[in-house]
Amino acid sequence: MSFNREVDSKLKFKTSSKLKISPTFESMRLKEDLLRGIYSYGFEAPSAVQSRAITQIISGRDVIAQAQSGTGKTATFTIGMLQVIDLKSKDLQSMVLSPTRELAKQISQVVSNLGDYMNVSAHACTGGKTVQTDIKKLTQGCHVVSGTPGRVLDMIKRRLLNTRHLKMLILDEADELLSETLGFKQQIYDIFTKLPTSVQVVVVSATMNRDILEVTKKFMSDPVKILVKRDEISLEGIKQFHVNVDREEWKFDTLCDIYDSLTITQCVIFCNTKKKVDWLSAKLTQANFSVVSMHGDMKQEERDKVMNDFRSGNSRVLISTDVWARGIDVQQVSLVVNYDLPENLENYIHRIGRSGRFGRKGVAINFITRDDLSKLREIEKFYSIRIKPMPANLQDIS
Ligand SMILES: Nc1ncnc2c1ncn2[C@@H]1O[C@H](COP(=O)(O)OP(=O)(O)OP(=O)(O)O)[C@@H](O)[C@H]1O
Repeated sequence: MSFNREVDSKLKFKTSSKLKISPTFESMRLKEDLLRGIYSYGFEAPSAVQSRAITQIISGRDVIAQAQSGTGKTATFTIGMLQVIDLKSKDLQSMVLSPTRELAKQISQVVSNLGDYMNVSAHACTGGKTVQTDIKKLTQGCHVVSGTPGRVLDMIKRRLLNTRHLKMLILDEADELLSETLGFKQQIYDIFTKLPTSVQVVVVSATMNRDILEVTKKFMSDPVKILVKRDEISLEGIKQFHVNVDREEWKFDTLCDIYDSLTITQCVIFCNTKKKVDWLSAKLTQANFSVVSMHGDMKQEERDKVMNDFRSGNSRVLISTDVWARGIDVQQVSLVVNYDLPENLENYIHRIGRSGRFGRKGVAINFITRDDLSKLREIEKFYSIRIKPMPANLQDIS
């Protein structure tokens, strides 16, 4: 997962051949009340990944589904799981794991929304909240749990989360959950030991690499694979630029210069450390710019407040770390600034994918110091893209 990773030329993993494509939601033969939920949520037709993966999930096979950011992977696994859940039973039947609390909560919300007419009960089981809420909800019974690995494992160990009737496990942002660098991998393995051996496994992400696909062999059997080639991962709709700032000290003035363009809709600015997020938001606030910030060392109530304000459009410029890089869906975000270039190649794609959701236009601006130049070239090479210099007038970008 480093910038020095050897370019993987011998990709052994191919998309499964002869996959059935369902051009409409009707053609997937979904339950009536699920179909109603889909339409009243505003969806008209399935996206590419939805038209390929939903019926595979429903068929009961293990599935690996990769698709570009913002193309509807959440609804893919949600519709698949809602179709197979038995609502007559109160048992926990499906579990989604994801790397951040905010993402787990967002997924639980999507499950409730799409399952609105089905009376489905979903619970977000995440750290940062008292366990009392979990205990209450889990003892009342719920069909779906969307959680972060640490809290879910804790609940299973305390025998408060009963996995006996679990039919489906979904790993969202799977490459992050299974990476060596974060602490999730062991927790995921531990959770697996507590699940029925027959559990169906679905893994999902915009980025997958050979090592991760190799790891999935440990807990998946003969999965259907829907993969995206590396030179097709970057979305055409997201225009990508760089600004040569030469030295770190010059980034701040550059950001102030473009601030007016940031507030046209909504914008996310990424820094690589929590300390830098704090520093930058304090410095911008001092200079009378209106910004909010969020990172993993903040209290959960504060994180929730920032999320609510940003989702409602009350705040327009958010500064964050990679806690915001993956999965978070705020359709109005049209601009992403990498104040610092990300530490790994995958998160470049995830960060810029916070804009340009579901076919919308987006812009990504990368601040490049002299030292960053080689990293920028590596990103370009890895994804076969060109990250051009930013035009003098940002408004000219169309
Ligand atoms: N079929 C559809 N029709 C219209 N909008 C859709 C459809 N499917 C998904 N969307 C919307 O597209 C947006 C992006 O979807 P989603 O968050 O599931 O993307 P994703 O592929 O999981 O992205 P990421 O890689 O960032 O996790 C959401 O706002 C969702 O409601």
